[in-house]
Amino acid sequence: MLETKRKEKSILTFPADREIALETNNLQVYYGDNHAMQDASLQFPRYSITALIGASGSGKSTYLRSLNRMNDGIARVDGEIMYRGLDVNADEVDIYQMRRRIGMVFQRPNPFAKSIYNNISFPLREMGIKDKSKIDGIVESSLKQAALWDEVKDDLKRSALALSGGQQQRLCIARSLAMSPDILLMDEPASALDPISTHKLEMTLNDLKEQYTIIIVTHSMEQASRLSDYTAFMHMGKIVEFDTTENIFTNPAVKLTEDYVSGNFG
Ligand SMILES: Nc1ncnc2c1ncn2[C@@H]1O[C@H](COP(=O)(O)OP(=O)(O)OP(=O)(O)O)[C@@H](O)[C@H]1O
Repeated sequence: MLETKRKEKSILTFPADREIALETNNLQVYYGDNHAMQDASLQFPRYSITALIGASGSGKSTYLRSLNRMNDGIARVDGEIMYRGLDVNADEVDIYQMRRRIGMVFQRPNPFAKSIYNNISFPLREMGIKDKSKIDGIVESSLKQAALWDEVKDDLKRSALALSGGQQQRLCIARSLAMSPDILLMDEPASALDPISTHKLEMTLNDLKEQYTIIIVTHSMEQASRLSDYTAFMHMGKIVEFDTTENIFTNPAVKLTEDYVSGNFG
């Protein structure tokens, strides 16, 4: 019943010109006997922000982390994760290369204990880029894209650890962007930030969706409704509903979604 509804809605949700950046088909994630994610099938439209919402323990991080195989060695993952015609889960996939295309920003900023410049240049050198002017160009462009350049350009040698939490998070975004990803996965990236830094981060993400596909886990309903184009609501390891954010928040198809977004849950 739900499936049929969703298929009908998906025709409305995805205009023919909206390309799909990533999709999962019947994704299952098991932590031992705990079947933490069940039959997750979703398509993420390119150049848009999709929010994953749901109560604590509903499986949002589990699902997100599976998308670039952060659950390898932690959980068993079955089903397909299709990216550019390739199953991300296939044995032959080079995980490090794949993660350059499908990058991740974590809940707490995790800069290296290095200078601002070296936070970005170090991974580039590891990738084999040696040309200093090329590296300088990437450092500048990724810091600009992450809306941090103006705040740090005069002292790139400063330790990243001396930046504020919000600046550190934007530096981590810049570090991901320097890898030229297609997709950015974000697990509650604003949860450790104050309201002003959160606002800056949201403005940054809003600009980034012109060039990247962003999938973000958030506990904040306000953030999901402000920021995202699409929203998936999860409950007890299942995707209950996926639609435009507007529909999820104003006209959800499923009662459970309505209860959750209106705060009448539990
Ligand atoms: N590393 C792990 N090992 C074992 N079980 C885990 C692990 N991570 C998550 N789980 C289990 O998987 C289920 C989903 O957890 P998950 O963290 O994905 O939910 P969530 O919706 O992201 O929650 P939260 O909003 O609290 O972060 C829970 O039952 C949790 O206990």
